Amino acid sequence: MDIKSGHSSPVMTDSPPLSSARLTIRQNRIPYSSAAALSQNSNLLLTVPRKKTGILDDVKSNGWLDAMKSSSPPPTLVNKDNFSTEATDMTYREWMQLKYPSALASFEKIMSFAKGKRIALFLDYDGTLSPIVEEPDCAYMSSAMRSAVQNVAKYFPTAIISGRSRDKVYEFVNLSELYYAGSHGMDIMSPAGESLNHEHSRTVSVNEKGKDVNLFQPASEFLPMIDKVLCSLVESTNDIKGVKVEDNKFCISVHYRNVEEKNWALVAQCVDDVIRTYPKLRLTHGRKVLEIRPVIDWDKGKAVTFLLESLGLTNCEDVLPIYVGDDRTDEDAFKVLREGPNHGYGILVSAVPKDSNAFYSLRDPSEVMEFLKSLVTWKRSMG
Ligand SMILES: O=P(O)(O)OC[C@H]1O[C@H](O[C@H]2O[C@H](CO)[C@@H](O)[C@H](O)[C@H]2O)[C@H](O)[C@@H](O)[C@@H]1O
Repeated sequence: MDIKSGHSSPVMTDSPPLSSARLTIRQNRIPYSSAAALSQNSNLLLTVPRKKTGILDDVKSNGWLDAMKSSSPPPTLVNKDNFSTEATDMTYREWMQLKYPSALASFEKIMSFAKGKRIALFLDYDGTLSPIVEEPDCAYMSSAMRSAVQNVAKYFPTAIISGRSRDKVYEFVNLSELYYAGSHGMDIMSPAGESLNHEHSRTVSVNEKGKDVNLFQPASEFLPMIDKVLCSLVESTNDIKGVKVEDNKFCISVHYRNVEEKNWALVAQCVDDVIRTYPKLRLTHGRKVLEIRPVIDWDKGKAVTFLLESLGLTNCEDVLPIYVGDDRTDEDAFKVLREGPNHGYGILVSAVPKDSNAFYSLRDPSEVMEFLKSLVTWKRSMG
C-alpha cells in the first residue's frame, strides 16, 4: 500500500496492481474485478491538482467515484443470493484453478506443510465470518460459525482482525478466549489473563466479571481528532438518504451501500470536504464504504506481526500463520505472510475473481466454516 503523499488525494492505492498484459487479454473474460480494478488503479494514480470545480469533477479527479463503483460486484454479475451466473462461474473456476486454489480442495497440501508446526489463526470478520448484509449493525455471525471458531481456538491461538471497533466485533463474536484487533488492527486486546507482552500495552478491567485484559492502541493520540471528524461527517451527510456513518473508534466508516448511486458523488464530496483539512487522516475504500483512518504506519499486516510477536511465535520455522479475509484491507496481512519473515498462508474469501496477495481462496463464509472444521478434525486426528 502506498499513500500518495503530497498528491492531491489522500486515497491509498490499496488493490494490488494488475499487470497490463493480463488485463488486455482478459478484460472481456473477467467481467467484474479486472475491469473495475483497472479503472480504479489508473484513476487513483492520477495526480490531478485539487481545485474546487464542483462535485463531479472534484471526486472524479481523485478517482473516488470509480473506486466506489468497483467496491462490490455489480448486481448483474452476482445475484442477490450471491450465486453467480453460469458464465461467471466458469471464469471463477478458471481463476481459482490457475491462481488461488480452493483452501478446501488443497487442504491436505496445506496440512502437509503444517505438520510439526504450530498454526496461528487470524480471521477477518465482515464477509469472512459473517455474510455481507445491507445493514452493518445486523451483520450477525451464525451460532454454527461461532461454534466453529470456538472449537478451532481450543487448538490454535486465534485472533479476529476487523475494521470495526473492537467492542462491536467482540459483541458479534462473543468469545472471550480470542485475541481481538479492532479499527483495522489499531486496537488490540488479549484474552482475559493473557498479556500482549509489549512495553506500551496496558492492562484494564473490561468485562462484567472484572477480568483483566491487555490492550495495545498505537493510534490513541488520534482519538480527539477522530471524534471531531465523526461529528462533522454525521452532520454533513445527514441529508443524504441511506448514508450511515459508523464509529469504529480509531477509524470511521461512511457506508453508501444504501444510498442511490446518483448520490454517491455527493457522499464522496462530503467526506472529501471534511477530511481535506486533516492531513493526518487518510481514506481507503472497502465494500461500499469509505474508511477514514489515521496516517500511521499500522494496518492489519502490522497487527498480525505484533500478535505473532506477543505470542512468541515470530521468526519461528515451526509456526504457520494462516489469515482468512475478504477485503482490500486484508491484503496488508496477506502480504506480510507472503513476503515477511513469518511465512504463512493468506486465504482470500471471494465469490468473484480478483487479484490478491493470498495463496488460496474460499468462496464465502460457509466455506470458511468448513475450513475451520477441517482444521479441528485434522488436529484431533493428529492425537
Ligand atoms: O475488516 P472487516 O471485519 O471486514 O470490516 C470491514 C468493514 O465491515 C463492515 O462493513 C461491511 O460489512 C457490512 C455488513 O455486512 C456491509 O453492510 C458494508 O457494506 C460493508 O462495507 C463494517 O460496517 C465496517 O465498519 C468495516 O470497516
